[in-house]
Amino acid sequence: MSGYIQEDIDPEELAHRTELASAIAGSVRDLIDATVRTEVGETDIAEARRLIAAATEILRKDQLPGPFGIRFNADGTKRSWGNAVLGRRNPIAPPVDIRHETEHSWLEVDLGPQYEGPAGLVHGGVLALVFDQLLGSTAEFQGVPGMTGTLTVRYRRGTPLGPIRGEARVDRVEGVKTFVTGTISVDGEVTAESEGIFILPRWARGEVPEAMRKSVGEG
Ligand SMILES: CCCCC/C=C\C/C=C\C/C=C\C/C=C\CCCC(=O)SCCNC(=O)CCNC(=O)[C@H](O)C(C)(C)COP(=O)(O)OP(=O)(O)OC[C@H]1O[C@@H](n2cnc3c(N)ncnc32)[C@H](O)[C@@H]1OP(=O)(O)O
Repeated sequence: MSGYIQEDIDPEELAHRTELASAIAGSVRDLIDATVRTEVGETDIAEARRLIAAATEILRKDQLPGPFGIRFNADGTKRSWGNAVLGRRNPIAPPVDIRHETEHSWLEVDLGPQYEGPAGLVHGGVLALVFDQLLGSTAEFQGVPGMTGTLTVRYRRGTPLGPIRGEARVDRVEGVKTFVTGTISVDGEVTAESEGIFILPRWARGEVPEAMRKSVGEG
């Protein structure tokens, strides 16, 4: 399976690289927020663009040939730094930290102005994105991972931009299909609910190592 990469990086070196990844992604997130909300004029825009182009050129000095993929390290940790929801080095990702308890998984994240849909509210597609990852990761953590086959979302009321909480649990497992349900709430009030059917694809059946089943998309 291309894109799933096995590595052996010294844990101390890995911690250092993780710090750097979070730092650069954090800076670019700040830039995104500043861009969405800027009111400066033409001269400042031109100057900012010049500086951004210079920064881009520095980052382009050494690039991966393609996407980051999912990397498993010899120490048992894994990295999906390009993931659109969790990715440590992806400024598009909020990024979300998903916590796993015995029976359920949850997350808390602050969704800023770059995730706006209706005025002042989180874009529905962004909520679906968060659900997809939260429900998929929940299935993985329970040892019954899969690709998203079907994801349904019921938007009960608008979700204001700002802090949200997501929760999910595995409802049932039927053969290769894992049914997961979840909610997103704000100040204790549910604004959206979701059900996902995660299917262990044909190519993975019977050959997914136990250790990988709980860790395909985290990190
Ligand atoms: C180291 C390797 C580890 C491999 C681990 C394996 C899986 C985990 C993979 C990824 C997880 C990774 C990371 C993150 C986790 C979550 C967040 C992100 C999730 C995503 O962002 S993921 C991208 C979007 N997602 C896709 O890109 C899927 C494209 N699609 C396909 O890859 C196939 O389409 C697939 C696999 C869905 C099915 O294909 P298939 O050939 O394996 O299925 P098959 O025909 O055998 O059906 C078996 C039973 O599922 C029923 N069934 C079939 N399709 C259904 C559907 N769509 N909805 C509801 N039920 C369905 C049948 O009716 C039958 O049901 P029954 O058994 O009752 O008859």
